[in-house]
Amino acid sequence: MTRVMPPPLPETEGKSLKPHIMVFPYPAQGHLLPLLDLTHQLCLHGDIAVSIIVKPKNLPYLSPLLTAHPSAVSAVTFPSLRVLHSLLALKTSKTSLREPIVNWLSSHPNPPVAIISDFFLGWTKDLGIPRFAFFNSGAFLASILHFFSDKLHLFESTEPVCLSDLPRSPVFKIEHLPSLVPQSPSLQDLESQRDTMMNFSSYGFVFNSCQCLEGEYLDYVKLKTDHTRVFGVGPLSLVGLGKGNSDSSVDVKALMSWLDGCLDGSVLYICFGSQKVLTKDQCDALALALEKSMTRFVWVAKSDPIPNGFKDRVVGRGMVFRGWAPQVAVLSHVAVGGFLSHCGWNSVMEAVASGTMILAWPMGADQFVDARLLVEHKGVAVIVCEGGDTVPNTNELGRVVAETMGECGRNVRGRAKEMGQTVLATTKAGGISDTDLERLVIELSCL
Ligand SMILES: O=c1ccn([C@@H]2O[C@H](COP(=O)(O)OP(=O)(O)O[C@H]3O[C@H](CO)[C@@H](O)[C@H](O)[C@H]3O)[C@@H](O)[C@H]2O)c(=O)[nH]1
Repeated sequence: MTRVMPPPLPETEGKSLKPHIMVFPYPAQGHLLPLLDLTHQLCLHGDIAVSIIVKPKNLPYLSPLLTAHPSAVSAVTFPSLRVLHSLLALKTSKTSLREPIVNWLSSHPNPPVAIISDFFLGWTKDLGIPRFAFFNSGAFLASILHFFSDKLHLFESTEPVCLSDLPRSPVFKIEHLPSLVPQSPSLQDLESQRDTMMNFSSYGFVFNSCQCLEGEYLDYVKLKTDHTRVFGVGPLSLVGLGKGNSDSSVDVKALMSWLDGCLDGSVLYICFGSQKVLTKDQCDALALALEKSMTRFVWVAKSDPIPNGFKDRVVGRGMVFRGWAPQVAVLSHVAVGGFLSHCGWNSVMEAVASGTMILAWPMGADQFVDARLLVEHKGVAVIVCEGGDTVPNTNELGRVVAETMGECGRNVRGRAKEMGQTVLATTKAGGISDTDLERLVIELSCL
């Protein structure tokens, strides 16, 4: 084991030690950052010490947190973390990690009273201290995972599945179910199922979600776990640990000043998360659809193959942004009226918090579930395309984009704005997410 930072020192003799919490994020950006945001919130709300288990290569992500809370937060790393790079590797990581972590816990002068770990790390429930499973995704997803945790047999059919036990009894096509739902008795799927069971027998649950967005599913999780240690503390993106418009690169400045020159609500922001890269056919189709739509847009294209000449054809009306966009800042810019998104949960929470309507193109993972919540349950999004490999019909996509960004989208936009205001209020002092955060801090301090 290599300690990166010294452990939090016990306080002066006679004084009681701060409650010490261990935090273990799954080392992918979409998982790591929300859990760091949660840690920031916990430190703001309570006098606690936190040790974060982190891969050495992810240490730079901790800088804002370590700067904000130098005496409360420290980083810990273990050699066996270095070799872990895939989900499967991390899921089976208990063999190499369990022992060093247990030794670390027991030899600490102020041993952690609880661990908050990513829901991909179900096995951390067995480290001998109460474990809070952190879901950087929704309670609707968690409810679905719970529903399937003892129902592998449902996949013998190819018919759509009715989740009869859940609020609203949603029906899903098999191919739209979250990829984490075990779909066969294979070793990997059984492992996934075991992880889900470990999650649901954990001491508590923390969701980057909130009552006004997912109240019925947060309640469902409480019902199924038979306790109230279920905390909806989102949207965590609002705490802005370096996620605002702090990037002052030339490209980001150009992007923000281009937005400044656009009419309120006129721009469609397009970004498919941190990982997805579109194929050439998908890029060609999206580019043509955008041309036909005559809508203003910002398209965040990481390494996506944008067609030759496209930028020139849309100059003045559209912008292709290469690199990492300041998404939270862009979504809260008044010029942005819609967000073409794959519906990854972080993007969902950021859009909802900013009151921006979503044009949904769910592609995989939990994204069909997230889109269902937004489109059918909340009415703050419309579906414009479906599937990770789908090449959209350019006429159809161009028409839907133009209509939704125009008059036809007025109601959806209005509901998204209203939802944004409600969501914002939940994180203010006395709001329900803030109250849940307080409840969580009290729970941790009493362990
Ligand atoms: O140029 C960019 C691109 C992304 N982001 C941020 O990156 C995050 C992207 O997260 P998300 O929208 O959740 O997408 P993925 O990165 O695709 O997330 C994965 O992890 C999520 C959380 O578990 C799942 O919901 C998704 O389905 C899964 O694809 C968001 O905070 C964005 O603000 C930027 O700030 N700038």
